[in-house]
Amino acid sequence: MAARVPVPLSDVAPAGDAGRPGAPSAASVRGLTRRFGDRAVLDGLDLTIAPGEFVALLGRSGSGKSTLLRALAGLDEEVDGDIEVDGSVAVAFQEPRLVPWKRVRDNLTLGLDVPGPAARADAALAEVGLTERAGAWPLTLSGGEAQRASLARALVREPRLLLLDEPFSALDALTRITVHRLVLDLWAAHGPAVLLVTHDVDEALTLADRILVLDGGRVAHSWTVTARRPRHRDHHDLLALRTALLAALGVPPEGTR
Ligand SMILES: Nc1ncnc2c1ncn2[C@@H]1O[C@H](COP(=O)(O)OP(=O)(O)OP(=O)(O)O)[C@@H](O)[C@H]1O
Repeated sequence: MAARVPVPLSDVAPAGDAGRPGAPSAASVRGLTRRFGDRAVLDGLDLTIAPGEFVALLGRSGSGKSTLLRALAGLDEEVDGDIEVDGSVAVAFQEPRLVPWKRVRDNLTLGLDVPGPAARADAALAEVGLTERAGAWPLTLSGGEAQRASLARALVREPRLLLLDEPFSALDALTRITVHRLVLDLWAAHGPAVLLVTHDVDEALTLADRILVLDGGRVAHSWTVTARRPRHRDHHDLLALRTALLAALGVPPEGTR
């Protein structure tokens, strides 16, 4: 079981991968271990995410990315180690997971315990460009619309930490670009820390302040991305990082196969 120690996050020493000692953090993970049978998928993992930081998490298939997200979201009680999250957490998954028998607006207000939930939901739907679809049934939405509804459902909760588990991977290339821009706009407007799980190296380079690679049950690599946004994938600052990132993921350099 994770020991959730009731101390302010600012008292937790960062792992050195984000923030200064004593600086506040949106999430702090220390010695996180998750075993399935004899296998430790997460093995003493340390991670600090600064408030408002946009972090992309990559790693080979089966390296434990979703396992880490589930632990941070409080969806997995079978973990050892310390997890501290400063404030509310919201998750958007690869599949939008809208409740099919509730209209889009009612999906947003489901379990939303705030004054004027319907108005909050409508404001969030307007932000993602779905005002016209507020009364629609989820199954009538396109893939991009459903994913935007899922983002609105996460944001209406004003999370301090937004966990995104491959939310763009099922979208076509054009829709994906549009939703990338939307996510950056929403992030700028609301300021949550974001942890984005993705397999897409260019997505990570375009969006994130910091890129992590999970390997051997821990954060094996961490790069800070300083290029200004909006970024183009061919930005010269990103090319060397792209090569290093691909190498860390075990992808051989071009022309070597
Ligand atoms: N409930 C479970 N029972 C047993 N093994 C599990 C369970 N959940 C995850 N695993 C195993 O843990 C490992 C990590 O899974 P996880 O889904 O976190 O990987 P991932 O990095 O997100 O992979 P992918 O990129 O393919 O989505 C995998 O080998 C998976 O089979």
